[in-house]
Amino acid sequence: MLKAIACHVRLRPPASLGSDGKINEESIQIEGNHISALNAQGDKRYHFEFEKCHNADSTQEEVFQNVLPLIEQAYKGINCTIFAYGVTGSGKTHTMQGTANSPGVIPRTVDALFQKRSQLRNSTLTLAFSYVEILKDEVYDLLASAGQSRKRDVRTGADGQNVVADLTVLPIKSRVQFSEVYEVAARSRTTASTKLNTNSSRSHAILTLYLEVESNHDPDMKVSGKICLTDLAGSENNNMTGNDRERMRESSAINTSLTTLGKVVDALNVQAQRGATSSSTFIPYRESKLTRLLQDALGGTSQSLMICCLAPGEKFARDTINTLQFGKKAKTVENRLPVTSADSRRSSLVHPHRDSEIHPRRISQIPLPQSRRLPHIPLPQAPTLNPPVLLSAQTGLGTSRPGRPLLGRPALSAIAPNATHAKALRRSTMAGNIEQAEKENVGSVSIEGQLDKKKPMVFADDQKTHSSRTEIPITQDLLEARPVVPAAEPATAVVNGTAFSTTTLTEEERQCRAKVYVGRARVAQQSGNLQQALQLYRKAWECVPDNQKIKTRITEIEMALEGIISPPKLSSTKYREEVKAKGGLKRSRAPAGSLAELTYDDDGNESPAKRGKRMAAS
Ligand SMILES: Nc1ncnc2c1ncn2[C@@H]1O[C@H](COP(=O)(O)OP(=O)(O)OP(=O)(O)O)[C@@H](O)[C@H]1O
Repeated sequence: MLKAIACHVRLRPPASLGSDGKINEESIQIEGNHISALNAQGDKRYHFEFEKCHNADSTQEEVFQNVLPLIEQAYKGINCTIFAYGVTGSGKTHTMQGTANSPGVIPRTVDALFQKRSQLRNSTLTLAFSYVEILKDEVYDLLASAGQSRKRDVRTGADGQNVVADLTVLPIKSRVQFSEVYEVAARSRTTASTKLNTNSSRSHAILTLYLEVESNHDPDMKVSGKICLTDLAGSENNNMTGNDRERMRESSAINTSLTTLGKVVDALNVQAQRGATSSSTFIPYRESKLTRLLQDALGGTSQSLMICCLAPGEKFARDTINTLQFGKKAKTVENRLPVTSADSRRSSLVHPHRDSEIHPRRISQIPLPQSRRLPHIPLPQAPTLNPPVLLSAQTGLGTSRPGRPLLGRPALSAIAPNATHAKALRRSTMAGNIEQAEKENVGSVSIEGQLDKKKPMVFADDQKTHSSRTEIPITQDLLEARPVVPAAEPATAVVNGTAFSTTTLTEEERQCRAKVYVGRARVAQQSGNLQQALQLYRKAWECVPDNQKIKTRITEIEMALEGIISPPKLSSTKYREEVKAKGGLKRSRAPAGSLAELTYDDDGNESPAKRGKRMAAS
């Protein structure tokens, strides 16, 4: 039975701490199941239809009531996956986990399972759960006992199933016992404070509930199901989060795994469009642990629901549209659900007046796939958390082979956030760039050496002409202007044999110097000389040590040189030319990740590079 991934949307209310920035009430409009969002420039509105759209007033209970029908599929032996997707701070953890006063989907699901259990007369429902986080593409067992290593391998069995090896699966005896264990485990999930979210999840978290219903009259009559509740880490723009080096590493891993998620969805769309003969379509599940563990949810045999979480601030406009477009794409992926006996015939255990009854099947008649069997776990007598009951079992968290190719679905363009990131990583000759930098040996010493050579000046706005150069010509005004060191560290600097007092520079002069350095750094970066770009950005930062964007760019380049991330991108020359032609760029409109505010004057009448030249000359 084919079943498309369902998609719900939830808009978060404005944050009380003002971290959303400016909010335009008109930006995101929800009417019934229709949602529209304005782009960042405010000149285009995008429209979408989803199964359910929750506005900012929605309660946790309303969200859950719309999720419940899917969860109930697990009683038929169908695996269910629910995942929250969205930019950082958009309310994913709130939706999935919630708080003590406002519980989210996870605790409500467990409540619903216990309620169901109390209604059963002819059968017994047994529950267990596992909980893992994926941090920087490594899987950690959040239920592992203290002192035990938490890192786990993901293995693919001969049957194509991906399993987390040595995963701890704990039986759930009571609601209270679950809460005790779950809350401690959830607190151990990696979080950190960023500018956008004081409690930002740095990892993807997957909580899996295993169900087994056994007939009270015939132990061979059983049904097993699995519910995967996933809280994805949010995609991030490091310029907005103010991330430090470690946060940026996490952020890079988060963005990469989300990109892979987007690529998997793209590939499934391509496969669907090609039709039944497209079994050769490559689906890049193996590119990240996240997609390996979610394989069953995406093009597999699971019934899946994605909750797209949206943040209301204007600065998230682009993320909002990306998230909605990703939801639209995911919606076109169809999973192949197994046909259950409950679909095709009524079990002999069905009580005609008791709809809440579950209908187990005779195992010999309807063999369950190995991955769905609940590991045989002795239930503990009392809740034990410290040390937790460690019941290691190889348990399939997620996958089976995707169903056969899907028919008749249109392919959609690549629109996932950072969709080009991984492509860029492959394409970029990172090793080549570093090699080139090494070959040219452009360090601070050689740059200072170049200063002596008094080469002609090339400004940021000359990039188009000079972007292919790998050599950095040094400007006359750079030679003549006074050197700069950070304002925080007043000292006497010696450059080219001349001593200068840093206190002699005004704030405006520092700004201008920084802009010139940034312009030079961009040329170096564009020509692929990251080492030289790094030196020049560092010089710029010395002039304006409070500038977060330059600091971010320095860290990005350092990480790129170490091969941790792909080289950061600059806004295209064409784009900047267009902006210039329109009379400048407003700071708030600077493209994410760009240093546009440093290369364009706010009023657009004079470029900073020219202003720098003029200031330096005066
Ligand atoms: N529907 C809501 N109602 C009230 N507060 C909310 C709602 N959604 C989110 N919040 C609050 O907004 C803040 C950010 O939410 P949350 O931590 O869930 O975001 P997130 O998407 O999980 O972020 P990250 O990806 O950084 O982990 C939290 O303080 C949370 O309590």
